Amino acid sequence: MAVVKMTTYGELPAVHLTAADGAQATVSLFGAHLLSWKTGDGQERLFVSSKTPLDGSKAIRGGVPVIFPQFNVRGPGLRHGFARISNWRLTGQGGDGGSSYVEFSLAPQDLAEEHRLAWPHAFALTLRFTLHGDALEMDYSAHNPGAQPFPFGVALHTYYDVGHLDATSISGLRHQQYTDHHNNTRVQDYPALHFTEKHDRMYEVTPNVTLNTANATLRLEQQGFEQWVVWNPGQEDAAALVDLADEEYLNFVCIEPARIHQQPLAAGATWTGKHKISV
Ligand SMILES: O=P(O)(O)OC[C@H]1O[C@@H](O)[C@H](O)[C@@H](O)[C@@H]1O
Repeated sequence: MAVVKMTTYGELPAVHLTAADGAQATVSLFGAHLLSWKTGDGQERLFVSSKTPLDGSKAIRGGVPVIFPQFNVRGPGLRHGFARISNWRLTGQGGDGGSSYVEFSLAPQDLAEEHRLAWPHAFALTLRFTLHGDALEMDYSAHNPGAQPFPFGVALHTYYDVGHLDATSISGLRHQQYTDHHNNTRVQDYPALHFTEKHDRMYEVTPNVTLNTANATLRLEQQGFEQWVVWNPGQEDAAALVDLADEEYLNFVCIEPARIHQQPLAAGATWTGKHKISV
C-alpha cells in the first residue's frame, strides 16, 4: 500500500510518497517540485544542487522544475515562468495494485499578487506524479476556464543524477534536427550525444530517448510536448551560477520535454502532456 506523508525538504513543506515496492518520491509544494525520486532499490535518480536555496526565496536548482507559462525567455514574462516559484496545493493521492500517485494544482488565487497582476488569465494547472515499479510518470495539464485564449509554453525541466558526465550519453537523437545556443540549426549525424562542452539544444521532434550513465540506462518518453531540450552548462557557465557548486555541472544533465514556443490555449480547452522515465 502507498503511504503519503507531509515532510520538509530544506525549509520547504513537502509531500513524501512511498510505494508498495519501496520506490519513493518527495515533492515540495513550492513549485510542485519533484526533489527526489528513488527506485525500489534505493537509488536516487535526480540531481539537486548543494547550493540551491530551499526556502522559497528563489527557484530550486535541481529535481524537476515545472515550467509555465513561458519557456526560458520566450515570452514577455518571468524567465521560465511563475509556476516553479509558486505554492501549489496537494489535491489528490491514491493508487491501485501496482501504482501510487500524488497530484498538485495551481490556479490564479494561489499566485503572489505580483504574478497574478502580471499574468491576469484564468488557468488551472495539475501535475500528477505516479510511481509504477521502476518507472515515474508525470502527467501535466493546463486548462483554460476563462472566456479568452491565453498564450503558454511548458516544460518539465528534469535534472538527472548522472554520476559523472564523462560516462554519460544520450542516444535516440541521430538524424534529429536541433537548434543550439548559437542559434545554429543542424541535424545530428552521430548516434550518441556526449558531454564534452556546454550543451543547450532544442531538438524539434519528439522521439523517445535513452540516457546512458555509468550506473543506469533510463528510457525517457513524452507525449503532448513538442521538443526535447538538452542542457548542461559546462564549466564556464556553471561557475557563473551562484546556486551551483563549481564542479557540480559534472554530475547532471537536464533533458526536458518542452513546448517552448508560446501557443494559444483556447477558452475552455485543456492541454495535456506526459513524461515517463523508466529504469
Ligand atoms: O537558470 P535557469 O533559469 O533555471 O535556466 C537554466 C537553463 O534552462 C534550460 O532549459 C535552458 O535551455 C538554458 O538556456 C537555461 O540556462
